[in-house]
Amino acid sequence: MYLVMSDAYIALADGRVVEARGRVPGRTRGELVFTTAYTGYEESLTDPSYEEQVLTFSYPLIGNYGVREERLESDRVHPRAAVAREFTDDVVEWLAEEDVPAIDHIDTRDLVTSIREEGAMKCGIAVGDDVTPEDAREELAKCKGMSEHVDIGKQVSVDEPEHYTGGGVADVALVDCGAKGSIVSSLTERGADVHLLPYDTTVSEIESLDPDVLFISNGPGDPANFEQAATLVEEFVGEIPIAGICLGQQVVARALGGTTEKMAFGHRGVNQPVMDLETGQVVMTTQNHGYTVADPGDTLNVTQRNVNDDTAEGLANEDLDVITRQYHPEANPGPHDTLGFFDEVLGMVGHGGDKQRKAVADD
Ligand SMILES: NC(=O)CC[C@H](N)C(=O)O
Repeated sequence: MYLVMSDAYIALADGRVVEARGRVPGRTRGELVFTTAYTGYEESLTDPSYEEQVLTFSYPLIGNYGVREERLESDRVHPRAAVAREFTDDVVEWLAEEDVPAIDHIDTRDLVTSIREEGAMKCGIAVGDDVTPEDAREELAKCKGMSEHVDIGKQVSVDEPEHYTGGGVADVALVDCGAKGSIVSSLTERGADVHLLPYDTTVSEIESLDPDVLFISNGPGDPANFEQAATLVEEFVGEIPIAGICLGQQVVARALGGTTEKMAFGHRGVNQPVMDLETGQVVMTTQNHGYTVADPGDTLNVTQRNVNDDTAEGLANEDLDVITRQYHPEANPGPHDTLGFFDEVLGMVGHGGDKQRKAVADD
């Protein structure tokens, strides 16, 4: 396949326009963020939580072990563009097929330093023969802030319910706010059946499903734009065990009297240390978020905290059977320290815990 090498510019909200090498042509815009993950580029690029963002890899060589379909977390690439010091041709071919602009031969240390100092910022990108800095500036001028993407749930969610069979251990209603595929497989591998439901699923639809767990997935943008998922949590708390991952934790907290706020540049990477406050144990986690729970409210307790900056990484109310994580316990790419979360979630199910233990014992 012919690989395009063309002009490229990225215009940053701080006023700079930086030249790069064009690898996949196109014009686009988004919130410029970075991940420090040195592995897992296929998983990151297909994580729906990156919708409407431009993803910079701080690790300098991206693509050195190819692109394999079984490692993808959804059916398309979600960032609007990708930025690296150097992309291999494998990744460029994949991004070209996906029509996602890509640029490299740019000083990503400098970009990351700017984002760390000034916060995640809007950017505009123009890639192609004869593009000008002005083209990138025009894209930047059209860029919306993350919280202005009020319909972002619709962009990433399933339109109709989908059913994934596990083994009858429990029925999980997973509200798809942009779920990574490995959240579904982490549940089915443990014997649970998963109903993957649209982000705007109604109270009566949940009532007719009568699930054993209501699970709010990860997803992109501002959790304030997922009001219907919060309504489900308000309605069913205390009646159905509730779980949440990442955006799911934020939605659950907001529904139960807590607040969320935007972080300066967020956490994105695969080595974020998290301490469990009860056991004192520290685990390494996969993360991708730009918002955080500022105040958990009176109903939830903070059970885990980020060792670097103390932000809330786990929330719970044992009496009401609510448990959430800010990081991605399903990992992918890893590390796999946190997969036990899914056992804890299924352990909340009425008799599900016993059934599950039996299913494991029978294996
Ligand atoms: N991975 C996620 O679910 C991200 C949650 C939310 N969009 C944030 O940026 O904080």
